[in-house]
Amino acid sequence: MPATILDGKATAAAIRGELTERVAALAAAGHRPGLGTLLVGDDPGSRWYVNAKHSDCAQVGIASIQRELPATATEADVLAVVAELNADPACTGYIVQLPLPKGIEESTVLEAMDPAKDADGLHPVNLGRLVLNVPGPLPCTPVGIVELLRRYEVPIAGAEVVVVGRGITVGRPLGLLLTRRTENATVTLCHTGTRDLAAHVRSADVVVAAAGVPGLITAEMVKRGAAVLDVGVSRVDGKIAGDVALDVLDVAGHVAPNPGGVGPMTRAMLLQNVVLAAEQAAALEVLSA
Ligand SMILES: Nc1nc2c(c(=O)[nH]1)N[C@@H](CN(C=O)c1ccc(C(=O)N[C@@H](CCC(=O)O)C(=O)O)cc1)CN2
Repeated sequence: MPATILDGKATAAAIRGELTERVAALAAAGHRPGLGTLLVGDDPGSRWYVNAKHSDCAQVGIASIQRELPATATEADVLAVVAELNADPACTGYIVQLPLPKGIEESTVLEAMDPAKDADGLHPVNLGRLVLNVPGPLPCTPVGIVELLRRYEVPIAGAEVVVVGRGITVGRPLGLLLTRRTENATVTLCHTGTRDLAAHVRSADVVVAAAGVPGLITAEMVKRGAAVLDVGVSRVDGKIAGDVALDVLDVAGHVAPNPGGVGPMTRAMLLQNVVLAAEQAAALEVLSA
């Protein structure tokens, strides 16, 4: 039997429907959440992601604050926009689209953000909260992966999960998220330098491929019935090429394709972080009135 598709597009649409109701409730109480984005440079993929994030906002009723800088911008230019977004009361939360052009230090920019407005959960304070397992905004792709597995009732507790890729937007925080007591998975964090990657992958109930190497995970590496989520993004001849080869569909129990799997969930979780931050701010206002 071919694998069940973990349909991130449909799941994200359902989540946007749920968020629309929460945004309407906030509006009725006089609050309008606003998402800010900062795009630096002219990478077409990044531009697509940012535009998609704003069209999602329009759909659920979140206000959009869109800032752009050219590829020639200096780190000081970027930090000036970050300071502006930190100070803007209409901006509930914001993101700096990654990667940034060469010469601009990502960690310097992320650290300059107000952690209370960090809609990506990538500020060191919020990543620290994830390590400490205390509440805070969670990184969008990892939490999107967990949400997608949950909604398709793919067991997480007790599962052996192999994550391939150690970047800050996916692999590293996903390991932290899945090993919390509430998720209770056992995680092996692999990367392209892992000795005998195939042996690790073959042992997994859930495989998350986020290495950015087209076709890295093939059918003979996958345990029959495993869930395989393709998060790798490369462009081959202008088209998205994921990390997971097509023949995996014949072996896996569930597959999150790329495109159409985790990407739309990343966007839905971003909106969720913004709505949650607005709800928390509104609750604080009531308490202090
Ligand atoms: N500040 C951030 N930068 C980046 C993040 C992030 O979470 N925060 N993650 C990725 C890119 N990303 C979010 O920004 C992202 C990736 C994919 C998608 C998506 O919807 N993809 C579609 C297809 C898109 C296409 O056709 O090109 C899909 O998978 O179906 C949204 C957001 C790196 N940067």
